[in-house]
Amino acid sequence: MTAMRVDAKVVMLGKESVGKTSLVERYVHRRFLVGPYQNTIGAAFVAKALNVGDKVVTLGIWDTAGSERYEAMSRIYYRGARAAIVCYDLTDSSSFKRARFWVKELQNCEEHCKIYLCGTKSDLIEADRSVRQVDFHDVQDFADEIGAQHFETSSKTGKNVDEVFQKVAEDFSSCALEFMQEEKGVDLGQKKDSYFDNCCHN
Ligand SMILES: Nc1nc2c(ncn2[C@@H]2O[C@H](COP(=O)(O)OP(=O)(O)OP(=O)(O)O)[C@@H](O)[C@H]2O)c(=O)[nH]1
Repeated sequence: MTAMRVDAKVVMLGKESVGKTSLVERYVHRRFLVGPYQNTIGAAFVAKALNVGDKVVTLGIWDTAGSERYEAMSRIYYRGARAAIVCYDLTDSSSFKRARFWVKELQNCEEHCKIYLCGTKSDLIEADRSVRQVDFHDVQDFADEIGAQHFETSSKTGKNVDEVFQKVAEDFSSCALEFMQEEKGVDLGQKKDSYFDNCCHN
């Protein structure tokens, strides 16, 4: 078996049951698991390669457990992450409060980690608008304030799921290019790959 080399570490954070595992399942395995909810214990890892222009970027995705019981453990998993997908459930206002907690943590401890806010379960809102508890514009204002990207997704229908991970990979990729352009006298033709490899690594 060949080991997959990971370019960028991505961590999933958010209150329990917001749908972190479902988001990863939908993205990586193109499925939505129905049946009794099983909480994540500790964390789970999966690697996924995707195309950005003519490059292949491999994301190493850590899906953490949302239960506060595992909070200390989640801190281990976000260490060195280049992207954090901070999830909240659009039908649960307390989950957005928890998302703000994780944002603060990342701002204090992982300054190079880019933050993506992800409001989950948008299919429930589409079925019944009255169940929405987190206002789109409030989150967008917060996202603008912290310089984050903001998505509303559904792992059930697949809405916006690919877009979140694609944006993470594109941002990682352009960070690598910026890094190359800052270097003086670099022959991009020859050095492109090795610079890409070195940028944004843990
Ligand atoms: N309708 C709907 N339900 C969802 C969606 N995403 C997740 N769920 C449901 O929400 C529950 C929790 O989903 P998980 O993906 O296990 O949540 P989690 O954030 O990984 O939970 P922890 O492992 O406890 O941190 C499950 O019953 C899912 O089926 C979605 O997009 N739409």
